[in-house]
Amino acid sequence: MAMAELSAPQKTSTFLNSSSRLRLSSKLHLSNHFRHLLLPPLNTAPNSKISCSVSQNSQAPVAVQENGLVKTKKECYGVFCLTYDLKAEEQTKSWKKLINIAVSGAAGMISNHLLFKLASGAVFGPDQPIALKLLGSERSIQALEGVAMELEDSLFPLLREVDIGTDPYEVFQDVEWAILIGAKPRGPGMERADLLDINGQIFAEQGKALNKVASPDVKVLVVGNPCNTNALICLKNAPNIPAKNFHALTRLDENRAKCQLALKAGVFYDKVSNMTIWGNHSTTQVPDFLNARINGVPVKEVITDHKWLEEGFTESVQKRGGLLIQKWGRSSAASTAVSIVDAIKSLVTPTPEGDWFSTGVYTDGNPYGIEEGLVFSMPCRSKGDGDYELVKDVEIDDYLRKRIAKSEAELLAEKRCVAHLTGEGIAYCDLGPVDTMLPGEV
Ligand SMILES: NC(=O)C1=CN([C@@H]2O[C@H](COP(=O)(O)OP(=O)(O)OC[C@H]3O[C@@H](n4cnc5c(N)ncnc54)[C@H](OP(=O)(O)O)[C@@H]3O)[C@@H](O)[C@H]2O)C=CC1
Ligand SMILES: O=C([O-])CC(=O)C(=O)O
Repeated sequence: MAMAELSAPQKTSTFLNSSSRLRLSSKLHLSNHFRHLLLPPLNTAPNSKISCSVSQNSQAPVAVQENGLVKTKKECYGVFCLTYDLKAEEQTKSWKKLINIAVSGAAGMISNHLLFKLASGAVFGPDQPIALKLLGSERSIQALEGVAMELEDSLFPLLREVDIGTDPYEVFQDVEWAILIGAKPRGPGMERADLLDINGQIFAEQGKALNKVASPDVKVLVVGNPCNTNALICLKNAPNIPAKNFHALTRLDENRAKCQLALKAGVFYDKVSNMTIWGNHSTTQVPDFLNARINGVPVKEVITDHKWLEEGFTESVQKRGGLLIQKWGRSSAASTAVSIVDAIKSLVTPTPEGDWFSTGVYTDGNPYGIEEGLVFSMPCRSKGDGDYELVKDVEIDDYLRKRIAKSEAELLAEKRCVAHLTGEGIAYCDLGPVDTMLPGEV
């Protein structure tokens, strides 16, 4: 390995915010087998110069030694090692303050689509620089390096930092957004109670870590299944973070429902609005055709085949994930990533007048009589500040009420199964004979 000093390419200087010296670094949480790779500290670069440590193998993590101590927060390789001190302020001063975004399961299928959308500006906007904090495990650390290399090679101007680690207490430090995707997939023959327990433990641990080190107003989107109950476990383990800040991803279900309605009505899917998914991200979820609209007209007036709405449509949305697994041999990854983008954009941009979106949120104070203390998908609106409010005047008829009650009962049963993880006593798991928990399971 050698130290090199290079002239900064002109192109680079145009996108770097230089109001203060900026260090782009991919900080790799060192697992023990990397700890022998030590380098002298990085040079301080003069203006318009880049000082970088160049590794023979650009994939190899690099540790920096300071006063004889390994500083694990300063490891870097490749482009994220570069230290810039550039005078291009006038070109970048309209950029917003950098935000830190954590993604767990970052070497998995969904992340592989999502990270590149985040880094491109498609989620938080073209003037929002971001730092990505990628959480993996010992089994995925090599793959995470591969992810970081691909992020490097994509030359995203807005991507200012990539941080890789296996310890949520390090990776979640100061994050303003946490997208929790990593979870054990349910294998053949695995009891639902076992999955709730295994994944619940992951989310209990991550909730504690967020509580301790994340920004106090961090927004958390739980994707890993069973996402509603995982989100509940996470928030119960993070008492310092407002419960309102936790979401379970049901936007994929909303998007699937819009697609099915558009198909049936023979319209493009942007004509479908006011689509609520009520309840659990499972086959008990309730896609609400009563309040949805097509071209501003109630769906039931446009699609007069009400039997199809109650049976064919509802079932197709509930079971879409499972069908996709049959075709693909794996669960939805690209469309899930797109729906994560949609879910976050719905919180950071004002909701169009009269419309709403669905997200799984904490039920305390809800106007629909849904039991408190659950994470339940409901219609929400946002002013675009990252926060949301429940839409309060959505009509619920007998058909919807019965089905919403079924999804509520399922979530209450899941909640009893994880009482040991939410601080609510001894778990009692009776999930009933019908397997409804994950739409995608095979
Ligand atoms: N809410 C929704 O709409 C949807 C949710 N999902 C859910 O998202 C999650 C991730 O899906 P996807 O990215 O396709 O899955 P992958 O299998 O590609 O990735 C999952 C990641 O989870 C991590 N993981 C954490 N704990 C374990 C464990 N005990 N055993 C195995 N892996 C573990 C692994 O990363 P590492 O080793 O780094 O920890 C792995 O990379 C799943 O729970 C899936 O059911 C999927 C589609 C839609
Ligand atoms: O169970 C899964 O992994 C897939 C899933 O949630 C979905 O497609 O909705």
